[in-house]
Parts: sequence; C-alpha cells; structure tokens
Amino acid sequence: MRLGTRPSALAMTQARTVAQELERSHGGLRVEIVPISTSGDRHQGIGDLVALGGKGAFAKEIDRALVDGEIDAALHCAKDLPGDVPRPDGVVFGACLEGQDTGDIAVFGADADVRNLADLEAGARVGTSSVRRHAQLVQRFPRLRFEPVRGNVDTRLAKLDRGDFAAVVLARVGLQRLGIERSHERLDIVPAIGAGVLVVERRAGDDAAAEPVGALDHAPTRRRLAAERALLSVLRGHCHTPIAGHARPADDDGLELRAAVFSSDGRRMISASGVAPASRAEELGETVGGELIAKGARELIEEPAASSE
Ligand SMILES: NCc1[nH]cc(CCC(=O)O)c1CC(=O)O
Repeated sequence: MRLGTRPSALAMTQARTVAQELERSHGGLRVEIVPISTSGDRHQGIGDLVALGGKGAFAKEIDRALVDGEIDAALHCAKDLPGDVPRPDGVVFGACLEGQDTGDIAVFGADADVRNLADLEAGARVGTSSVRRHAQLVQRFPRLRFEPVRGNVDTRLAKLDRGDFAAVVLARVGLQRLGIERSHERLDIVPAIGAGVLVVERRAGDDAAAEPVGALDHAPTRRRLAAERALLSVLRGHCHTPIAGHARPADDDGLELRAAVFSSDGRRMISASGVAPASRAEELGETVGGELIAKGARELIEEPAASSE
C-alpha cells in the first residue's frame, strides 16, 4: 500500500506511525510512504497562500495522486482539509484516527525566562499566521505585536530561536508528535475545526484498502469530525476567516459542539453551541452553523482575506 503525505517533518512522522499501525493491524501488509509536495509547501509567502485561495493548498496534489491511483491512501491533518469546497469525487475518509490534543500553545525562546504571554514586554513580537489564533489573542494581549510566521513547525521554531519572535503560537499536538519538548504556555482559546485529528483517505470502492484502513477508524472521533466539518461547510468557512469549533462527547452518547466566528481584529465574536445524540453529528454541525449565520456570521466570513490557519 502506498501512503501519500506532505514532505514536512510533522507529516512524515505522522505517516511513519500510521504506516506501522496499518502493518500491525493487517498481517502481511507492507506500507510505502510517498512524500508529495503540495502548493502550500512550495509557496511559503503569506501573499502566495492567499492567492492560492486556501482551498486545499495542502491537499490538492495529494488528492490528484490518490484519484489517479499513484497512491492508495492519503494521510492528512483534518485541520488542513478545506471546508468551503467538497473533497474530491470518489475519495472517502477511510479512517479518522483517535483524536489527540486539540490545544494551542505559545512556545518561548529556549533561553528566555518568560513563560507566559502576559509576562512579555510591551511590543514583543509573537508569531502566528492563524487568523483564528490571532483573533482570539489580540484582544487579550493588546500590548503584544502579533505577526505572521509561515513555514512548517520546524521553520517556525527556527525563527523563534534566531530571535525573530519572543514567542510563536503552535498546536501542542504537533510538538508532541515530533517529540519536541519546549517551554510553553497552554492557551485557553477555542480550537480549530479538526484539530488533533488525522484522516486517512482512500478511493471509494477500493476494497483492498478499505479493510486495513478501516481498522484504524475511531468512531467517536469520526462523529466529532463530522459535526465540526458540517459546521465548516454550512459556513463555507475557509482558512482566512477566524472560525473556531470543537465537538466533544456529552452525556448519554451525546455530542456537544461549541463554535465561534470572529472579526479578524478579534473585536467581534459570534458564538453558538448545541448538544445532540452522537448519531446526529452532521445535523448538529448544520444547526450550530445555521445559528451562527442567523446571528450575522456571514458578514465576518466575507471580510477581506487576512492570512491563513
Ligand atoms: N497549520 C498547520 C497544521 N496543521 C495541523 C497541525 C497540527 C496537527 C493537528 O492538528 O493534527 C499544524 C501545525 C500547527 O498548527 O502548529
């Protein structure tokens, strides 16, 4: 089985873990990891990513390889899969792996004594290109200068270490998967849709791939992701709008979805939440998304593009 993924250190680490799990779950199966560079990997400038439109910049070339049969399965961070355009025809989520940490953290320079954003001096530069992180942090820390930082996790940490920033904001799970330990502060902000979830896509009707890939599926995570992505699709949300959403288990086999849409300066926030039986995850996402739109979210989503997740 050929498993395609991005060539970044994080993507390759994830792919090695998933390849091992596939081989373990299916005796005799050999998995070959195929790194595929995407337009998102090649265009590292902020303007470039806006020009690419966000619509699947980190998935497009991998999608094509899967549809064309060059690979049999594709590994993605659910967070990187666009929500404003459908997934390609003939491609299905073969497995949603068990969700891991969804949290965002601020990472500080290796020899800094500061361990909290609140303790940074006025005007200190904090790197994040995520409009969701920016919108939620800029109001809370008005003294700090939030500035875009693109590139993979390793590139962002290198920019921190050479002093370009006093802190960078990253996903905690990314560092965990890479085995990187750094002094950090956990941030109490609403997570990204799909945060901490890995998805293995395959071609619909590929029976050879369906069984080994399906063995990795975690049903509660699949339902959580279904609610979050139904919300994103109702909002036609893209990575240039600050949208946050997180579903988690509620009592009696239920699912609770909390979501918010922000203006890019973080001054306006529209939030909504709901609870439903887990079996109706998509309806829950549609209902909560509909509520956000009824409260005026569309106006915030149509705001001019800023940067990316
Ligand atoms: N924006 C890129 C990206 N996409 C997914 C993750 C983290 C891994 C995950 O959520 O599965 C990251 C790194 C980050 O945001 O720091």
